Amino acid sequence: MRPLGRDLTDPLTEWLPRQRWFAGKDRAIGEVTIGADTELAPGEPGLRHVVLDVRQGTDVDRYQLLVGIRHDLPDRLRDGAIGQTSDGAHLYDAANDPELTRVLLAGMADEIRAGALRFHRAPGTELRRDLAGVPGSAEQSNTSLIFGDSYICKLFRRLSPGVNPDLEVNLALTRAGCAHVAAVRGWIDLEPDGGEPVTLGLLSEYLRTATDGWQLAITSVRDWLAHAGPGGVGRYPGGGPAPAGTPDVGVPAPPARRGDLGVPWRDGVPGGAEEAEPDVLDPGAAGGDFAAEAERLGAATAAVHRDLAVAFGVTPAPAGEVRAMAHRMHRQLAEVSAAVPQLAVYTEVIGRAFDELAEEAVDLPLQRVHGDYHLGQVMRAETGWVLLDFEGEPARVPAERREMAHPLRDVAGMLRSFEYAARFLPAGDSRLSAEASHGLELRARAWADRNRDAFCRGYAEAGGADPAANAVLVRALELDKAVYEIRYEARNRPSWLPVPLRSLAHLAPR
Ligand SMILES: Nc1ncnc2c1ncn2[C@@H]1O[C@H](COP(=O)(O)OP(=O)(O)O)[C@@H](O)[C@H]1O
Ligand SMILES: O=P(O)(O)O[C@H]1O[C@H](CO)[C@@H](O[C@H]2O[C@H](CO)[C@@H](O)[C@H](O)[C@H]2O)[C@H](O)[C@H]1O
Repeated sequence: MRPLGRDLTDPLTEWLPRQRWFAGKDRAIGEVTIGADTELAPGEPGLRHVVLDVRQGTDVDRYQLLVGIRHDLPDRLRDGAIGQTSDGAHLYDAANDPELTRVLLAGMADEIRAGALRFHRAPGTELRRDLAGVPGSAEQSNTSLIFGDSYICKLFRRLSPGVNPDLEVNLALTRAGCAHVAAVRGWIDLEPDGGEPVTLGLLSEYLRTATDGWQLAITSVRDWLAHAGPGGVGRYPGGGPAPAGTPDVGVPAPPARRGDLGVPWRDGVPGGAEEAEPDVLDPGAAGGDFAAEAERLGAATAAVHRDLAVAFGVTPAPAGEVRAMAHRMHRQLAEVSAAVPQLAVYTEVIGRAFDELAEEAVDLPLQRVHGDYHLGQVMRAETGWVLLDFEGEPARVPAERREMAHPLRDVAGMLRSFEYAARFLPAGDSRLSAEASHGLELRARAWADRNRDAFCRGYAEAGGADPAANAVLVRALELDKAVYEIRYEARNRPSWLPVPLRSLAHLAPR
């Protein structure tokens, strides 16, 4: 096998920053070196699995790449072209090449080993080996390959030492017979070099007919907001196209009537100063109500928490640890308000909520949780809600992602997501007058409150800790997540920053 060497690493300095999954776009690449190079398919086309060490300043991050090798590169693969070898062969991203991705599935079916790579089939699973994987279209931090209607294989692009919590938790929940996860069918890892194996890929049952929670929630919000406006089918509630930067949710709004729901219209936007009557602020009255789904999602969340507690155990956190938790919340608040000036006006109120948590000083049971729970991490399948992506918050180091936490942390995460869904459409529209914004804010609040309540009810009735009986904790956790989101949006999606800020104006009024 001929080493790829600089034929691969030289062009990667340019190529990597153009990839959605590359997490170092804010810094220049100093050097790319090959940590391991394993042949998975010889010949034409050839397939290599490559571990890359990417140095940026003093940091070195590991990534994995599937490199395809062909002398003739068909047009359909040109988008993934990386470079050429000295004998004229093309090197390209093989995740786009179905002829090569089938090697991964067959490898797991046959439980092969190749160099330090080990392919595993989940216990008791038979795998088809005749399917080719094609990349999914979802916006994601990794790369997922979909194999027919049967499997989805997530290739973790940035590699962390040890077993990835997504595999660890999904495997434990699959073994426990949990109905709210996509069953694990296989995985790929790197043989431990003294320590733990490094997870490279996770093969799960593909939920062919499921829709993700964010899309469903946004459909409901759009129905609710458009109900009052003159926008008509497929238009933004403000009456025109969505403002730049507003993600296209692709959901046609139903025909709407001017002046409906108590907000008068002026110049094509809702412009009434007066508050709508309470009885017209009932999202349950509009089409596409989400509350029943939110309640079921609450119940599914409680069931998963119960299974996680059984699988990984529960540890009591004494009051001192709760004070340490409040201290960490304060620290993040100070860091983020130094970096994002718009947060400064809320810091006092938010800080007080953290102090109340520290003062309450109760013992809390801690357990494994989802860790980055939001509407984009759940899918509604025919059988009910399914939770995805137990990797934790992407910015945290692996040890933090596996830390025990109070299960209401996930509840708080989902409550934030209802705030996001309710506010992300109106928050982007700079054309709205203050009065119009106020009318939309009232509606957003009504939608968020209805679904927050339904979710909490479903969670508590299914045996989860009652959020209402733990109001100080939930409020502190929710504000802590909002602070995290402000930093996340400022760094990753600045056009979304008004979304968490608008919800803080309501949650932490000055
Ligand atoms: N088992 C599954 N069945 C169907 N689609 C899935 C499944 N798992 C993930 N997806 C789709 O892939 C997307 C990304 O998955 P996720 O695990 O969140 O990846 P990432 O960690 O890269 O963000 C999800 O939002 C969903 O649309
Ligand atoms: O899905 P990831 O694990 O990559 O999580 C990160 O990105 C999320 C956005 O994609 C971000 O979630 C925030 O935006 C969501 C809407 O896009 C919203 O539903 C969430 O409530 C909000 O936190 C998440 O915080 C971040 O870690």
